[in-house]
Amino acid sequence: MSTTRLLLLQKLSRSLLSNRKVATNAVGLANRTCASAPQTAFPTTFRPIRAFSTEAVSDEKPSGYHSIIRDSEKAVGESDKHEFQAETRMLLDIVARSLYSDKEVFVRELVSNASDALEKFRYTIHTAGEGEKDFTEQDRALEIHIGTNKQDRVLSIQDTGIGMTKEELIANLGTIARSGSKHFLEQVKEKGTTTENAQNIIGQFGVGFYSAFMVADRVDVYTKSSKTDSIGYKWTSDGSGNFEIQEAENVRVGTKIVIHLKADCREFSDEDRIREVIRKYSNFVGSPIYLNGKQANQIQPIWLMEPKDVTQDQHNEFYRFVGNTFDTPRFTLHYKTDVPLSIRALLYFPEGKPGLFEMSRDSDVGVALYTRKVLIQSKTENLLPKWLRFIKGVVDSEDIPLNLSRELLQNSALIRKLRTVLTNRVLRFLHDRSTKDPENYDKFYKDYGLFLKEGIVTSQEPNEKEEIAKLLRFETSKQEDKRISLPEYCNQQQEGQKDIYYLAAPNRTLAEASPYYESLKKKGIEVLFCYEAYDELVLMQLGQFLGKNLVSVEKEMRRSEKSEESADQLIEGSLLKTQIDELIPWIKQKLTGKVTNVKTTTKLDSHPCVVTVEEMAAARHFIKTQSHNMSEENRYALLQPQLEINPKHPIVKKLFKLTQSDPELAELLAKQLFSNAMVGAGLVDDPRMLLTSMNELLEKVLDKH
Ligand SMILES: Nc1ncnc2c1ncn2[C@@H]1O[C@H](COP(=O)(O)OP(=O)(O)OP(=O)(O)O)[C@@H](O)[C@H]1O
Repeated sequence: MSTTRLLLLQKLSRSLLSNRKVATNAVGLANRTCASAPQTAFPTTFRPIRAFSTEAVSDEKPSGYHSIIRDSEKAVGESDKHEFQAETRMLLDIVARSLYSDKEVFVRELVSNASDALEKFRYTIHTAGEGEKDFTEQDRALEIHIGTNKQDRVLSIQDTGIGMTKEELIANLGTIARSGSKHFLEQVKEKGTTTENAQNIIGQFGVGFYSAFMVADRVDVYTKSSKTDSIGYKWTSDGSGNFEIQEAENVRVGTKIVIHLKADCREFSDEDRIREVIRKYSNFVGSPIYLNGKQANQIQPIWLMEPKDVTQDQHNEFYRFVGNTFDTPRFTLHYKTDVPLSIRALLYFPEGKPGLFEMSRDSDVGVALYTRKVLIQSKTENLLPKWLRFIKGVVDSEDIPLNLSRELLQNSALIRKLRTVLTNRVLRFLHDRSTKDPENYDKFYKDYGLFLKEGIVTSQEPNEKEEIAKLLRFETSKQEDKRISLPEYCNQQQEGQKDIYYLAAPNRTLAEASPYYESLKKKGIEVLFCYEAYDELVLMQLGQFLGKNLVSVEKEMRRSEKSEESADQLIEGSLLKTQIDELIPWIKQKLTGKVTNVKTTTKLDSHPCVVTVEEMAAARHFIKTQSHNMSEENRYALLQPQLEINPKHPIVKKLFKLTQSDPELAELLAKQLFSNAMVGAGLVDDPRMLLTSMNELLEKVLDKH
């Protein structure tokens, strides 16, 4: 077979193997609620007076109701007009024209800022010395409140965090180049203090706040710094070129952002819509979020907890949430590392068998990416390779910035690095399961082995291919009830055996009866039996394992025998060399257009002949999937079968005699032997095609009686 044709077949099989399209439903990830919720106690000082929301103005408040949002803030005195920095104006212009593909993410940005402000306050309180506690309401509850007002098309987001002074307002909400959070972190570094609180400060980029202008006609910010004796301010802008600052009364310590929504963005003044967005992006924000007085975020970020502190029930609940599923996890990989990247990962392997849509390569990878508890993307492409799409869970990495565009994220070198680290960890984990919990690993392999095989075929990394290959399991000619791994096979190889042999067959009975396996069986060489679809293609793709060639028994059969020339004369009961020299050209002539070569073999015992082709696995796959509309002539031209005959077999000897005495019957017999060998090789799509010629042969034979 020419190299080009061989490559063509291999390529064909590979693309078929990797492009199986079964269904294309995407798995929804993070839109489900969970039953149990950690309730945060709130202080009596914050008893609700009147809800901001039109949905919650009724006097009867549900139990657990808690809101601090009032619309009592009032701007007073002169207003200062300021111009946005030139870059800010440019950015506002871009943001207003929707840099983000989904407008709803502005909620995430503002909630993230609010959470950030709470973390800053927490940190400052924790790190300040006793005498330095220069803050008002130090012991206030740290919370985020969101109010929706459909009637007035207003959305408010208020936090009880660090707040801003007038100077901070101008610097933070007037410029972009300077990120307040970055500045704060720099101060933390200067102080030389690193605590968990400092690490928790979310936000490394400087455009989050401005995303509000994607949906707003006007944004008002009421803020009061938590420093003692601070006064309240109102900041207001329509996002064009200017903003105004005024003193304000009745402003609570912290920040309240009031968004006057554009007419076509009224959906964001709807409570249900906002709840949906919070659950999607901010459910794991560290502080409680109240939406119109009801707590809206429910689940603790359990991936940040110590693995030993998370109960199985918590895992089950969280898995169902992130996986949007109803089963329980089969394996759980919960780990953290800081080298080479900061990673907190909680990955689940489903108990249930893969659904049809998961089989499809079009389905999404089920792992969400967070940075410091803030969701960046729920189904993050490229975070894990496609073949690991059945894994559900969360990866939180402080090294990933809360970024502007998802497109940017997808092509990021950081994500690629993260993927390599995660993939290696998953492989190590599975390897560990296979040795420590072989029974459950075998079950996993039965259900998800196909994904591993896809990994071998699609991975571009030779090392990774080999690591995945270590996870494969096979029955062998010597192991009937147990599947073994490739390393185990290598360990128990006969001395001097250089290759790893495999044989594809639908079941054990057919594998053991295979003519291709006869000679290896005689020599006592162990052969891997591949019963499952794609096994042989995967091994063919793999090519080598631990420096040993993976060789199909058919290929071994085709390899030239050293003593071939003299074999026929040495073996008792065989046709003589002169007879063979007559028979072979005769067969070749009768099978013109079907075989490229005819030769003798000493590797057969009980079978009269076999057909060999260069790459049997690819050829078989081709016949099964691609050859239906091909003419017989083209099919043989592509396969280029070689017929190998056993010169000591009674049928072959009889065939030789018939060539002399009854050439017509001999021709029918030769053709039938070839057809049978093609069936035996799995190269005949539908064996019914042989019936006519078989009946013709029978008729001819029976005529003689
Ligand atoms: N709710 C708030 N409370 C206190 N300060 C705030 C609040 N929202 C914004 N700020 C200040 O305004 C700055 C600019 O906010 P912006 O969202 O534009 O950038 P960032 O939060 O620093 O970065 P990013 O949100 O892109 O990660 C913040 O760094 C912070 O100092």
